[in-house]
Parts: sequence; structure tokens; C-alpha cells
Amino acid sequence: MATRIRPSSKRCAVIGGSGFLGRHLVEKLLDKGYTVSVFDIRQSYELPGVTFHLGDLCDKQALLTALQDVSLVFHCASPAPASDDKALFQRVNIQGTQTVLQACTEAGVQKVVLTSSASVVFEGTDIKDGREDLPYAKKPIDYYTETKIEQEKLVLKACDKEKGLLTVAIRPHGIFGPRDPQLVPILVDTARRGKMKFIIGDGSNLVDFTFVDNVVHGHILAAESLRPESPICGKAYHITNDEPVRFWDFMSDILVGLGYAAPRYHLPYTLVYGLALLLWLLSLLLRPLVAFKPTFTPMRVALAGTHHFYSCSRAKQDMGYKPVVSLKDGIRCTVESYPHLRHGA
Ligand SMILES: NC(=O)c1ccc[n+]([C@@H]2O[C@H](COP(=O)([O-])OP(=O)(O)OC[C@H]3O[C@@H](n4cnc5c(N)ncnc54)[C@H](O)[C@@H]3O)[C@@H](O)[C@H]2O)c1
Ligand SMILES: CC(C)=CCC[C@@H](C)[C@H]1CC[C@H]2C3=C(CC[C@]12C)[C@@]1(C)CC[C@H](O)[C@@H](C(=O)O)[C@@H]1CC3
Repeated sequence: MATRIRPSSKRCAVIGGSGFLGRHLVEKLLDKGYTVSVFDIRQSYELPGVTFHLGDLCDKQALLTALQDVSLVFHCASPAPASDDKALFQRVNIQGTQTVLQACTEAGVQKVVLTSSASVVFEGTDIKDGREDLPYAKKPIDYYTETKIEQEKLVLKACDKEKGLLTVAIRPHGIFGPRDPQLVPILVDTARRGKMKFIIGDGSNLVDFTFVDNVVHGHILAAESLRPESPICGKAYHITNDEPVRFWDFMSDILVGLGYAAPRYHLPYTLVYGLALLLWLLSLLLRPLVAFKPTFTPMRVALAGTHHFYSCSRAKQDMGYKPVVSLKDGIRCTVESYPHLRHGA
């Protein structure tokens, strides 16, 4: 009888590996001696030792080709959070994740590590030292969050020791670092348009921002701890810098580091939130006539004006997680990596 050869545990695939987090993850996996395949709708770089498979994760056949002989899958693909395309989020994050799980089962993949988000419990109000047992948001703040919740539930439910598929979800918050396409570029663009003069609220709200290397470290620790007897099977884990910081101090450090002025004038939170809501409704109503995308969306205002920081004690206890780069070093490294975004560049 032919015996099925178990794929090497160092052979993995990164779905979404062309993205910001995905590429950092791929680089670290290579350093650690893994053989890496990337599955993505685009190829954004070339690296010796990485095989690219171009395809949509909703296409099971394309996935099956990429997952041959792979024992470990990292799923960190998602449409950009700023999009308001509900159908796209549902297709990629929900149906697509179902397809990923089916393909993993058919291909004999043993472990799936999902990149979820701490935002799955965020409803726009304060969260202080939130733990993983907080309920999922009943009124998710946008389609991105709504579909990230369903995605996480699907992946955790798929954990089945009998069938040989182990799953875990990592919930990072506010990832930043070199090559981030969103936080620093949007911040600089807003500053260049003269709109980063104001602090929303009293400026004392604490938030987690997580340097990308720490997020990568959390993912690899989870993958390496995921065994049938491990307590992490089928669970979600917050991964942060474990150094909550005032939202506006963090923004100011990045802005000042790049040569822009820090925001100074205070505006009341409820006023800005109300205006953002009004603008968002207007943009929806006027969409057939004019396309405009407000910078200060209700989601961004809520993120900028409330406390939202999370405990990573579960990750510390179950997988020995400890951030590997401090916030200060992460900010310095990030600022240095964007010479083209410096004031006057
Ligand atoms: N950036 C953050 O602050 C943050 C925080 C928490 C969680 N996350 C999660 O981390 C993951 C990675 O985020 P990122 O910031 O690197 O985003 P990113 O946009 O840089 O990367 C996402 C990648 O997914 C790919 N992708 C999108 N749709 C696809 C499809 N249908 N099939 C195959 N590939 C597809 C994109 O091409 C891209 O390369 C996402 O799941 C996101 O929800 C991000
Ligand atoms: C007020 C303003 C316009 C500031 C500019 C920076 C924002 C663009 C930036 C600040 C916090 C960021 C953030 C995300 C996107 C970019 C910001 C709003 C996420 C919503 C991206 C998706 C992740 O899953 C969220 C998470 O849970 O980590 C991010 C939360 C922080």
C-alpha cells in the first residue's frame, strides 16, 4: 500500500504574502530556514527561495496547486480596510476563507494561522486592556470588521484534531513599520493637505500600535506552538507591542520624525464624530453624481478618539510571547524607512 509522505513541517505557504505583513513574514520565515510559497493576486517583489503562485483565494483549484506538499499555511490576505465594497469583503474574507479551509483540508495541510484583527471586538467605544474573551462586536464599525469577525469564527471552528487540521487566529492591532501602505502614508498625506493640526478629544486616549516584527514573531510562535496537545488550538490571541501609547503622541512622533508639525489644537470628539458621520452619509448619497472619499471617516475618528488597547497575557502564557522590538525602536526604524515621505522631499 502506498504511504502518503508527510510534507516537511518547514514547508509553508503565505496567502497574501505580497502584502505589507505578508512580505515581512516571508522574509523572517526564510531566515528561519522555511521553504516558502506565496499565494496572492499580485506579485510585489522577488526573493530567492520564494515561489509565487498568482491567483485569487476564492479559486480552489489555484489554491490546491499552491498548497501541494505544504504543511503550514499563513492566511494574511484581505482587501484594504479603507474600501467600502461590501461585496468584495464578503467574497474574499468570508467565502474566500471557506475556500482556503476546504483547499487546506483537501491538500493535507496540518496547520492554519489566520491573521485576524483586534478590531473584531471594537464597536467605537473604549476598550482598556481588553482580553480575548470580550464578545465579538455586535455592531461592527465597518464591512472590514464585520467580515473579519466571520472569517475568524470560520477558521477557529475548523480546528479539528481528529481530521488533523489545527487552527489559530492572531489578532494584531495597528500594525506599523517599513513598507506599510496605510498608516504612515495616509498620515503624511493628511498632514501635507494641512489637515493634521487638530487633536480629536483631550488627547489622553491610549492605543496599541504594533511594530510589524512583533506581529511576525507572534505568527511564527503560534505556528510552532500549534500541536494537538497545545492549549492554543482553535483560539484567538492578541499580539501587540504591549506598550499602550497615547494615540496623539504616537502620531506626533511619526509626524515630527518626518519633519511635520505635531497636531496642537483640540476639537471635541462628539463634534468631529458627528461631522464625520454626516460627511460619510453625504458621500453615500452623492455617490452616483460625485465620488469623494472623506479623510476623517467615522471609523478613523473613533480609532483616534477612544481608548483601545489589549492584553496579550494569553499569548505570553500559552506561547511565551514577548515583543522583540520596543515601540521607540519601532518608530525610529519606521521613520528612517520613509525618506521619500519626509517634509520637503
Ligand atoms: N495593517 C494593520 O494595521 C492590520 C491590523 C490588524 C490586522 N491586519 C490584518 O493583517 C492582514 C495583512 O494586512 P496588510 O496590512 O499586510 O494588508 P496588505 O493590503 O498589505 O496585504 C494584503 C494582501 O492580500 C492580497 N489579497 C487581497 N485579496 C486577495 C485575494 N482575493 N486573493 C489573494 N490575495 C489577496 C493583496 O494583494 C495583498 O498583497 C490582513 O488580514 C489584515 O486584515 C492588519
Ligand atoms: C485620524 C487620522 C486620519 C489619522 C491617520 C492615521 C490613520 C489612517 C490610522 C490610525 C489608526 C490606524 C488603524 C487602521 C487603519 C489606519 C489608521 C486608521 C486599522 C483600521 C487597519 C485595519 C486593522 O485591522 C485595524 C486593527 O485592528 O489593527 C487598524 C486599527 C488602526
